[in-house]
Amino acid sequence: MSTAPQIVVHRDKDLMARAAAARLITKIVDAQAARGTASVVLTGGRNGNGLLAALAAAPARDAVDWSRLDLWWGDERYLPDGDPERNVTQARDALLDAVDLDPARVHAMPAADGRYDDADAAAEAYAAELAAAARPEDHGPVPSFDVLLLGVGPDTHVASLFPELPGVRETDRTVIGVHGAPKPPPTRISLTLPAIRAAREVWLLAAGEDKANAVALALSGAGEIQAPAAGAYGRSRTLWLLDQPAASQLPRGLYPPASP
Ligand SMILES: O=C(O)[C@H](O)[C@@H](O)[C@H](O)[C@H](O)COP(=O)(O)O
Repeated sequence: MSTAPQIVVHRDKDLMARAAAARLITKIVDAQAARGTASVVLTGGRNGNGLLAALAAAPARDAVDWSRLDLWWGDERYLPDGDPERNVTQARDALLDAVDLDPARVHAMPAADGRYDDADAAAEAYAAELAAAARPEDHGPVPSFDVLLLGVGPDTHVASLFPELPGVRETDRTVIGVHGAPKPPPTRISLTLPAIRAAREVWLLAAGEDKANAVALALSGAGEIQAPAAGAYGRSRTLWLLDQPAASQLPRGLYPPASP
């Protein structure tokens, strides 16, 4: 069931990244206090990496027990290991190399290094890794991630699920190979909407004027096939973290909220 999205608008993208980093630290610390561990799904793109860089610089960053954090990815560019365009490479540069993670808990998506025949086979392997990490109480083949982060594209794509392409219509598989993606590189691996919706909380990040139409469309009742971001919601919370330019086309009443 979909939860009504909450919208938080920050003055600019730097403040948005710092506030999201502070929010994520609190969330991880709370999850670790409640359950011993926490799990976060990372996204590619400038806003996701901006959040990680802000986290690296945050004074409270060492409140997190990094060794008890599971990291997963919402999507990956299917390129060789170490390629600077890979989301995991960018995440390592922004944050991961600077904190004391348990390598066994860093679940990068497979690289195009010949281990699998193609992105589809690599996606299947990642689906199996997710399924192995799911527990009976998770009610499905994906763990109940504490927070799943998503950047939003100007065409409303999230992860590597693009409007009208087959990936956004997937209802069975949790991870898919993506071919012919309009955002380069064309070959990718992505969680599907059902896998995204297994998360307790989904946080969507968008900054800049070029995202304003996409944000307004996804939050105004568009269908998920036309606007994949509209289909990205968490089981207990869906949070849109925006800067003012990205929020500038939101219909009145959505933001600021209508007064009682
Ligand atoms: O691998 C990727 O490119 C993504 O994960 C993609 O879905 C990204 O998050 C959006 O395109 C937003 O990117 P920006 O934050 O750079 O606009």
